[in-house]
Amino acid sequence: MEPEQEGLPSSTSVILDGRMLALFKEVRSSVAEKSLEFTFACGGAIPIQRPSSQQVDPEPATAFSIPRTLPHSQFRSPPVQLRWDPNDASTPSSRAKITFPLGPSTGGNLEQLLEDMQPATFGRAGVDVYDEAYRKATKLDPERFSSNFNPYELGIVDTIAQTLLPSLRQAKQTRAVKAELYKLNVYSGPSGKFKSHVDTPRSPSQFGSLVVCLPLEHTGGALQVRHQGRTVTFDWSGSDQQAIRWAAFYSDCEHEVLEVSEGHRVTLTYNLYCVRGNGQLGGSCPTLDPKQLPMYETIREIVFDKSWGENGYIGYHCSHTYPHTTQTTLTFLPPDNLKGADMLMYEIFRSCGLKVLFRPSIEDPQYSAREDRELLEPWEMRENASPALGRSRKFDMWEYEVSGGISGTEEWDEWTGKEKMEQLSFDGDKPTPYRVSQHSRFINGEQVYWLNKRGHEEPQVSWISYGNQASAQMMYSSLTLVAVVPKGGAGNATDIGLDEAEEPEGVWQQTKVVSYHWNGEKQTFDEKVLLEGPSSWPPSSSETPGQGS
Ligand SMILES: O=C(O)CCC(=O)C(=O)O
Ligand SMILES: [Fe+2]
Repeated sequence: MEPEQEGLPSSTSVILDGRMLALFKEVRSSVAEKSLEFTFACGGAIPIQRPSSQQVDPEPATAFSIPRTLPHSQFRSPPVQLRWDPNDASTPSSRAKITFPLGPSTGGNLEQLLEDMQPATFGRAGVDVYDEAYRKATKLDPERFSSNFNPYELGIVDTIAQTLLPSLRQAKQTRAVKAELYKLNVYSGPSGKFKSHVDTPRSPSQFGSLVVCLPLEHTGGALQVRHQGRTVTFDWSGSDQQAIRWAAFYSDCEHEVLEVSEGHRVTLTYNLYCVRGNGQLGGSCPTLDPKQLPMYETIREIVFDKSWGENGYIGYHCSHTYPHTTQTTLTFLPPDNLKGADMLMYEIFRSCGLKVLFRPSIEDPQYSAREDRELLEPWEMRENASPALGRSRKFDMWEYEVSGGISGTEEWDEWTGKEKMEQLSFDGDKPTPYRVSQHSRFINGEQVYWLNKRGHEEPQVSWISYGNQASAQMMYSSLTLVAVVPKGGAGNATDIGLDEAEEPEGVWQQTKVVSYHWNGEKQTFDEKVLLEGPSSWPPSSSETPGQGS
């Protein structure tokens, strides 16, 4: 049987000349130097407003005026009141409330709160477990407590939107942040902690987590957040507890709560989602300007070069991982939820008028096996380091000249890239299956110029194994951005409207002609490959050499 490359158009992509190679090299080193690296966590402190100094709105609302928003530096929080449902219904309600910082009237109820808290589980290998060696903490679900604390009123949500989720310059609608209360947690000394994990995403639009530390004296318990070798530490310990301290971070970043040695560290946690906003975020909403990046001009020069042939692709491996729905539906949400540097790279491509494709990726085993892979230049990598499609695909193979029928199913494991061969039925000796290896690679792997190598190799064990909640519904995956450079360069791009870059979700079907021998006779039939995920994989057949013919 002929390999499926039969009938492939020969590569018509640009052959890079010396000048283009030098430009590529320049961009690639900028990416490698992490000059694109962005903030992945932010935080702040909001002083507690003393009961005597009531916060006076500088310009009270009237029927005809909207109150002016206070500058963030002037925000004050009232003391935080907390009420909860006690385990024992006979507990008087006067015992089931507390104010932070602790005061004489309800301070004594801290013991009651600790008694009513439940053990805090976490997700390990898909199951919720309680294991004090990994997480020693207690929790209350939001149905069981209420509080007057509101992260919107205090400007926290605005600050997060501006820092972690800036909007695109050209977008018609800006991105905004929705904070959803998730838990009340207490980490108590000695040895309260939560070891390294990522937060289990609840939907593709979840991009981050917010932790608010209520003012209560404790020692230890710093929160550490890590991304690509950098660590940010938020330490809220100590006896000066006249402020509410908070931190927000991208939830695919590994983080941990170090041991609390004394006292109690009481937190409210929130899941952060990106939503479409109207741009009225607390007065100012800075937008991304890709022109500030040193690599902007160089990328422009590359993509506007007139020597590009058909089907040129420039690939970028995102610096963050992204949540998506189950293994079978694979619904990603970019560009709305792109984080930091990934959003910037997207914006650079878009501002050059290029269409951008989003693809999940896994390491290509063929590439990983190459001993010299570290030495490959990006233009050499195009043959060798194409990301494999990050999902399982089953297909039948018919290949044997035998009297009986044989069918096999080969499965490409979606996250590990490992193949499984499952023999369904055959007569006679077990045949050697024909492996359609290129199937899982990007556009036959031959025309993508990668700007960087695939990351996310180190923390996989912990980020796959440990979440803050078990989930079979949602997982993170590496994502690649692939910019499509038209023939003759970006000057010929017709797809310049930002919104057109967002490809509709839907079912994509690919038809592929498969040849097989049956009782000595060669037959062909159409094989349909069904993808239920977004139609952004793969691009339409006119852009996909080697498929559908
Ligand atoms: O309390 C903190 O600082 C972080 C807690 C956390 O990581 C979680 O609840 O998932
Ligand atoms: Fe967490």
